[in-house]
Amino acid sequence: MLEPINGRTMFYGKSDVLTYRTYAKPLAVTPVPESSFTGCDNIIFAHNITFAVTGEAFLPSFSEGDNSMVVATDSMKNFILRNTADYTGSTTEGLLQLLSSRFLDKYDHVTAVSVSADRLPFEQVMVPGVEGLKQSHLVLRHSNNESYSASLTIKRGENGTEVIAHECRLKDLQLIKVSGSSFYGFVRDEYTTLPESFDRPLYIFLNINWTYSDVQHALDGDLGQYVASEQVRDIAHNAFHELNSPSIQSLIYQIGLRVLSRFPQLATVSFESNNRTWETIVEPEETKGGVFTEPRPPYGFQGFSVSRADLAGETA
Ligand SMILES: O=c1[nH]c(=O)c2[nH]c(=O)[nH]c2[nH]1
Repeated sequence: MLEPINGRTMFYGKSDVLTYRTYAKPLAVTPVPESSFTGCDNIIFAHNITFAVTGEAFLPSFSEGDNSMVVATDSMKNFILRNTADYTGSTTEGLLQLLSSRFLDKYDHVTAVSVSADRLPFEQVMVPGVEGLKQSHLVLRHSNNESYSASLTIKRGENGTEVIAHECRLKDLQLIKVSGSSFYGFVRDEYTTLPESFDRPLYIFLNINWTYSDVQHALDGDLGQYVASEQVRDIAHNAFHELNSPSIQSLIYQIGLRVLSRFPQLATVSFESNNRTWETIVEPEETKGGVFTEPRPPYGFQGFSVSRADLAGETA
Protein backbone atom coordinates (compact mmCIF):
# COMPACT_ATOMS: atom_id res chain seq x y z
CA MET A 1 0.00 0.00 0.00
CA LEU A 2 1.34 3.41 -0.91
CA GLU A 3 1.31 5.92 1.90
CA PRO A 4 -0.45 9.25 1.37
CA ILE A 5 1.76 12.23 0.54
CA ASN A 6 1.13 15.24 2.83
CA GLY A 7 -2.06 13.56 3.99
CA ARG A 8 -3.30 13.03 0.42
CA THR A 9 -3.89 9.74 -1.37
CA MET A 10 -2.21 9.94 -4.78
CA PHE A 11 -1.16 7.09 -7.02
CA TYR A 12 -1.67 5.71 -10.50
CA GLY A 13 -0.58 2.60 -12.29
CA LYS A 14 -1.42 -0.43 -14.41
CA SER A 15 -3.11 -3.68 -13.45
CA ASP A 16 -3.53 -7.00 -15.23
CA VAL A 17 -0.11 -6.86 -16.83
CA LEU A 18 0.21 -10.48 -17.92
CA THR A 19 3.82 -11.60 -18.10
CA TYR A 20 4.49 -15.12 -19.33
CA ARG A 21 8.21 -15.52 -18.83
CA THR A 22 9.74 -18.84 -19.90
CA TYR A 23 12.82 -20.55 -18.39
CA ALA A 24 13.33 -18.55 -15.22
CA LYS A 25 15.87 -19.97 -12.80
CA PRO A 26 14.57 -23.14 -11.12
CA LEU A 27 13.61 -22.74 -7.46
CA ALA A 28 14.91 -25.20 -4.86
CA VAL A 29 13.54 -25.01 -1.33
CA THR A 30 14.64 -26.65 1.91
CA PRO A 31 12.34 -29.68 2.27
CA VAL A 32 9.94 -30.01 5.23
CA PRO A 33 8.43 -33.26 6.50
CA GLU A 34 4.83 -32.27 5.69
CA SER A 35 5.44 -31.69 1.98
CA SER A 36 6.83 -33.51 -1.03
CA PHE A 37 7.50 -30.12 -2.66
CA THR A 38 11.20 -29.43 -3.05
CA GLY A 39 11.15 -26.80 -5.77
CA CYS A 40 9.95 -26.09 -9.28
CA ASP A 41 11.56 -25.80 -12.67
CA ASN A 42 10.04 -22.38 -13.41
CA ILE A 43 9.70 -23.35 -17.07
CA ILE A 44 6.74 -20.99 -17.14
CA PHE A 45 7.16 -18.17 -14.61
CA ALA A 46 3.91 -16.32 -15.27
CA HIS A 47 2.31 -13.46 -13.35
CA ASN A 48 -0.55 -11.03 -13.44
CA ILE A 49 1.09 -7.84 -12.17
CA THR A 50 -0.37 -4.69 -10.63
CA PHE A 51 2.03 -1.77 -10.52
CA ALA A 52 1.31 1.58 -8.83
CA VAL A 53 3.54 4.61 -8.33
CA THR A 54 3.46 7.76 -6.27
CA GLY A 55 5.44 11.00 -5.87
CA GLU A 56 4.89 14.64 -5.09
CA ALA A 57 5.69 15.45 -8.73
CA PHE A 58 2.40 13.91 -9.86
CA LEU A 59 0.26 16.49 -8.08
CA PRO A 60 0.08 18.85 -11.12
CA SER A 61 -1.16 15.99 -13.30
CA PHE A 62 -4.22 15.73 -11.04
CA SER A 63 -4.68 19.38 -10.09
CA GLU A 64 -3.72 21.16 -13.33
CA GLY A 65 -3.92 18.56 -16.06
CA ASP A 66 -0.16 18.90 -16.59
CA ASN A 67 1.11 15.60 -17.98
CA SER A 68 4.75 16.63 -18.26
CA MET A 69 5.81 14.27 -15.45
CA VAL A 70 3.41 11.45 -16.24
CA VAL A 71 4.96 8.18 -17.32
CA ALA A 72 2.06 6.73 -19.30
CA THR A 73 0.66 3.53 -17.81
CA ASP A 74 1.10 2.05 -21.28
CA SER A 75 4.85 2.70 -20.92
CA MET A 76 4.74 1.11 -17.44
CA LYS A 77 3.29 -2.02 -19.01
CA ASN A 78 6.09 -2.08 -21.59
CA PHE A 79 8.68 -1.49 -18.85
CA ILE A 80 7.33 -4.44 -16.85
CA LEU A 81 7.23 -6.78 -19.84
CA ARG A 82 10.69 -5.93 -21.17
CA ASN A 83 12.46 -5.93 -17.82
CA THR A 84 10.94 -9.28 -16.90
CA ALA A 85 13.27 -10.75 -19.52
CA ASP A 86 16.29 -9.69 -17.42
CA TYR A 87 15.24 -11.37 -14.16
CA THR A 88 17.85 -13.96 -13.24
CA GLY A 89 16.29 -15.19 -9.96
CA SER A 90 13.68 -17.77 -9.05
CA THR A 91 11.04 -16.02 -6.89
CA THR A 92 8.01 -13.84 -7.52
CA GLU A 93 9.23 -11.43 -4.86
CA GLY A 94 12.63 -11.11 -6.53
CA LEU A 95 10.99 -10.28 -9.85
CA LEU A 96 8.88 -7.59 -8.17
CA GLN A 97 11.94 -6.10 -6.53
CA LEU A 98 13.80 -5.97 -9.84
CA LEU A 99 10.90 -4.25 -11.61
CA SER A 100 10.22 -1.71 -8.89
CA SER A 101 13.83 -0.81 -8.11
CA ARG A 102 14.65 -0.39 -11.79
CA PHE A 103 11.61 1.84 -12.21
CA LEU A 104 12.72 4.02 -9.28
CA ASP A 105 16.23 4.17 -10.76
CA LYS A 106 14.91 5.25 -14.14
CA TYR A 107 12.36 7.85 -13.01
CA ASP A 108 13.77 10.19 -10.36
CA HIS A 109 10.47 11.86 -9.57
CA VAL A 110 8.81 8.58 -8.51
CA THR A 111 9.29 8.20 -4.75
CA ALA A 112 7.63 4.84 -4.06
CA VAL A 113 6.22 1.86 -5.94
CA SER A 114 3.66 -0.66 -4.78
CA VAL A 115 3.66 -3.82 -6.83
CA SER A 116 1.86 -7.12 -6.54
CA ALA A 117 1.71 -10.23 -8.63
CA ASP A 118 -0.60 -13.21 -8.83
CA ARG A 119 1.41 -16.17 -9.98
CA LEU A 120 -0.44 -17.90 -12.81
CA PRO A 121 -0.09 -21.58 -11.98
CA PHE A 122 1.09 -23.89 -14.76
CA GLU A 123 1.99 -27.48 -13.85
CA GLN A 124 4.20 -29.79 -15.84
CA VAL A 125 2.20 -32.76 -17.17
CA MET A 126 3.46 -36.31 -16.64
CA VAL A 127 4.84 -38.25 -19.61
CA PRO A 128 6.50 -41.69 -19.95
CA GLY A 129 10.22 -41.77 -19.20
CA VAL A 130 12.83 -44.50 -18.93
CA GLU A 131 12.02 -45.13 -15.25
CA GLY A 132 8.24 -44.62 -15.37
CA LEU A 133 6.36 -41.33 -15.50
CA LYS A 134 8.31 -38.09 -15.33
CA GLN A 135 7.54 -34.39 -15.66
CA SER A 136 7.42 -33.02 -19.20
CA HIS A 137 9.74 -30.10 -19.87
CA LEU A 138 7.57 -28.99 -22.78
CA VAL A 139 3.91 -29.31 -21.89
CA LEU A 140 2.28 -27.65 -18.88
CA ARG A 141 -1.36 -27.30 -17.94
CA HIS A 142 -2.99 -24.29 -16.44
CA SER A 143 -4.20 -25.12 -12.94
CA ASN A 144 -7.44 -23.86 -11.46
CA ASN A 145 -6.48 -24.81 -7.92
CA GLU A 146 -5.23 -22.44 -5.23
CA SER A 147 -2.68 -19.88 -6.34
CA TYR A 148 0.10 -17.70 -4.98
CA SER A 149 0.53 -13.95 -4.87
CA ALA A 150 3.03 -11.53 -3.37
CA SER A 151 3.22 -7.79 -2.89
CA LEU A 152 6.03 -5.35 -2.18
CA THR A 153 6.21 -1.67 -1.41
CA ILE A 154 9.54 -0.18 -2.33
CA LYS A 155 10.79 3.31 -1.69
CA ARG A 156 13.76 5.48 -2.51
CA GLY A 157 15.80 5.55 0.71
CA GLU A 158 19.06 7.20 1.74
CA ASN A 159 21.08 4.20 0.59
CA GLY A 160 19.21 3.42 -2.62
CA THR A 161 15.89 1.65 -2.90
CA GLU A 162 14.50 -0.34 0.01
CA VAL A 163 11.61 -2.71 0.49
CA ILE A 164 9.44 -1.18 3.24
CA ALA A 165 6.58 -3.70 3.24
CA HIS A 166 5.87 -7.13 1.85
CA GLU A 167 3.26 -9.85 2.03
CA CYS A 168 3.05 -13.36 0.61
CA ARG A 169 -0.30 -15.03 0.07
CA LEU A 170 -1.74 -18.42 -0.72
CA LYS A 171 -5.18 -17.76 -2.19
CA ASP A 172 -8.35 -19.80 -2.50
CA LEU A 173 -7.31 -23.03 -0.86
CA GLN A 174 -10.56 -25.02 -0.76
CA LEU A 175 -10.54 -27.99 1.61
CA ILE A 176 -13.22 -30.44 2.71
CA LYS A 177 -12.88 -32.75 5.69
CA VAL A 178 -15.69 -35.28 5.48
CA SER A 179 -15.60 -36.34 9.13
CA GLY A 180 -13.81 -35.29 12.31
CA SER A 181 -14.90 -31.67 12.85
CA SER A 182 -17.40 -30.30 15.33
CA PHE A 183 -19.02 -27.03 16.34
CA TYR A 184 -20.83 -26.93 19.68
CA GLY A 185 -20.88 -25.00 22.95
CA PHE A 186 -21.59 -21.65 21.26
CA VAL A 187 -24.00 -19.03 22.68
CA ARG A 188 -27.59 -20.27 22.69
CA ASP A 189 -30.28 -17.64 23.01
CA GLU A 190 -33.48 -16.47 21.34
CA TYR A 191 -31.61 -15.94 18.05
CA THR A 192 -30.10 -19.42 17.86
CA THR A 193 -31.46 -21.89 15.32
CA LEU A 194 -28.20 -23.69 14.43
CA PRO A 195 -28.04 -27.14 16.04
CA GLU A 196 -24.82 -28.21 17.74
CA SER A 197 -22.76 -30.44 15.52
CA PHE A 198 -20.44 -33.16 16.79
CA ASP A 199 -19.28 -34.36 13.37
CA ARG A 200 -19.78 -32.04 10.43
CA PRO A 201 -18.47 -32.13 6.84
CA LEU A 202 -16.32 -29.03 7.17
CA TYR A 203 -15.66 -27.25 3.89
CA ILE A 204 -13.47 -24.17 4.12
CA PHE A 205 -12.08 -21.58 1.74
CA LEU A 206 -8.78 -20.23 3.03
CA ASN A 207 -6.35 -17.45 2.24
CA ILE A 208 -3.08 -17.73 4.15
CA ASN A 209 -0.72 -14.73 4.29
CA TRP A 210 2.79 -14.55 5.69
CA THR A 211 5.69 -12.18 6.13
CA TYR A 212 9.39 -12.82 6.66
CA SER A 213 11.51 -11.35 9.45
CA ASP A 214 14.11 -10.56 6.81
CA VAL A 215 12.56 -9.84 3.41
CA GLN A 216 15.83 -10.84 1.74
CA HIS A 217 14.80 -14.47 2.29
CA ALA A 218 11.78 -13.93 0.06
CA LEU A 219 13.64 -11.99 -2.59
CA ASP A 220 16.53 -14.39 -3.11
CA GLY A 221 15.68 -18.08 -3.48
CA ASP A 222 19.39 -18.97 -3.40
CA LEU A 223 19.57 -18.19 0.34
CA GLY A 224 17.71 -21.45 0.99
CA GLN A 225 15.15 -19.76 3.28
CA TYR A 226 12.38 -19.26 0.74
CA VAL A 227 9.02 -20.62 1.89
CA ALA A 228 7.05 -22.06 -1.01
CA SER A 229 3.28 -21.69 -0.96
CA GLU A 230 3.08 -25.41 -1.73
CA GLN A 231 4.80 -26.12 1.60
CA VAL A 232 2.41 -23.84 3.51
CA ARG A 233 -0.51 -25.51 1.71
CA ASP A 234 0.74 -28.97 2.66
CA ILE A 235 1.16 -27.98 6.32
CA ALA A 236 -2.48 -26.78 6.25
CA HIS A 237 -3.52 -30.12 4.68
CA ASN A 238 -1.68 -32.04 7.42
CA ALA A 239 -3.14 -29.99 10.26
CA PHE A 240 -6.69 -30.35 8.89
CA HIS A 241 -6.18 -34.11 8.52
CA GLU A 242 -4.77 -34.62 12.01
CA LEU A 243 -6.79 -32.25 14.17
CA ASN A 244 -10.31 -32.86 15.37
CA SER A 245 -11.25 -29.19 15.19
CA PRO A 246 -13.93 -27.61 17.40
CA SER A 247 -14.24 -24.61 15.04
CA ILE A 248 -12.61 -22.91 12.06
CA GLN A 249 -11.25 -20.31 14.52
CA SER A 250 -9.31 -23.02 16.35
CA LEU A 251 -8.22 -24.76 13.15
CA ILE A 252 -6.63 -21.67 11.61
CA TYR A 253 -4.87 -20.85 14.87
CA GLN A 254 -3.30 -24.31 14.92
CA ILE A 255 -2.31 -24.11 11.24
CA GLY A 256 -0.67 -20.76 11.97
CA LEU A 257 1.38 -22.18 14.84
CA ARG A 258 2.51 -25.10 12.74
CA VAL A 259 3.62 -22.86 9.87
CA LEU A 260 5.52 -20.55 12.22
CA SER A 261 7.24 -23.39 14.04
CA ARG A 262 8.23 -25.08 10.80
CA PHE A 263 9.66 -21.87 9.35
CA PRO A 264 11.65 -19.80 11.87
CA GLN A 265 12.35 -17.27 9.10
CA LEU A 266 8.68 -16.14 9.10
CA ALA A 267 7.48 -13.29 11.33
CA THR A 268 3.68 -13.56 10.97
CA VAL A 269 1.04 -15.78 9.45
CA SER A 270 -2.52 -14.58 8.98
CA PHE A 271 -5.75 -16.05 7.68
CA GLU A 272 -8.99 -15.17 6.01
CA SER A 273 -11.32 -18.14 6.13
CA ASN A 274 -14.78 -18.73 4.82
CA ASN A 275 -17.20 -21.35 6.07
CA ARG A 276 -18.78 -23.41 3.26
CA THR A 277 -19.81 -26.39 5.38
CA TRP A 278 -22.04 -28.65 3.30
CA GLU A 279 -25.68 -28.84 4.24
CA THR A 280 -26.67 -32.33 5.35
CA ILE A 281 -29.62 -33.82 3.45
CA VAL A 282 -29.27 -37.49 4.47
CA GLU A 283 -27.27 -38.22 7.66
CA PRO A 284 -24.29 -40.48 6.97
CA GLU A 285 -24.54 -44.05 8.22
CA GLU A 286 -21.76 -46.54 8.79
CA THR A 287 -22.65 -48.83 5.90
CA LYS A 288 -23.83 -46.05 3.62
CA GLY A 289 -22.47 -42.54 3.14
CA GLY A 290 -24.54 -39.41 3.63
CA VAL A 291 -25.81 -36.92 1.07
CA PHE A 292 -24.93 -33.24 1.28
CA THR A 293 -25.52 -30.15 -0.78
CA GLU A 294 -24.04 -26.71 -1.20
CA PRO A 295 -24.77 -24.34 1.71
CA ARG A 296 -26.87 -21.30 1.02
CA PRO A 297 -25.57 -17.78 1.57
CA PRO A 298 -24.85 -15.87 3.72
CA TYR A 299 -21.46 -17.34 4.63
CA GLY A 300 -19.47 -16.95 7.85
CA PHE A 301 -15.88 -15.80 7.85
CA GLN A 302 -12.92 -15.47 10.21
CA GLY A 303 -9.73 -13.43 10.23
CA PHE A 304 -6.75 -14.02 12.49
CA SER A 305 -3.03 -13.43 12.63
CA VAL A 306 -0.39 -15.27 14.63
CA SER A 307 3.11 -14.09 15.37
CA ARG A 308 6.17 -15.59 16.99
CA ALA A 309 4.91 -14.34 20.40
CA ASP A 310 1.98 -16.81 20.11
CA LEU A 311 4.42 -19.60 19.44
CA ALA A 312 6.48 -18.72 22.50
CA GLY A 313 3.26 -18.78 24.58
CA GLU A 314 2.35 -22.28 23.33
CA THR A 315 5.69 -23.88 23.99
CA ALA A 316 6.38 -22.17 27.37
O1 LIG B 1 -16.29 -22.95 12.82
C1 LIG B 1 -17.29 -22.22 12.97
N1 LIG B 1 -17.17 -21.04 13.61
C2 LIG B 1 -18.21 -20.17 13.80
O2 LIG B 1 -18.04 -19.08 14.40
C3 LIG B 1 -19.47 -20.58 13.31
N2 LIG B 1 -20.71 -20.01 13.30
C4 LIG B 1 -21.54 -20.85 12.67
O3 LIG B 1 -22.77 -20.62 12.46
N3 LIG B 1 -20.87 -21.97 12.26
C5 LIG B 1 -19.57 -21.82 12.64
N4 LIG B 1 -18.49 -22.62 12.47
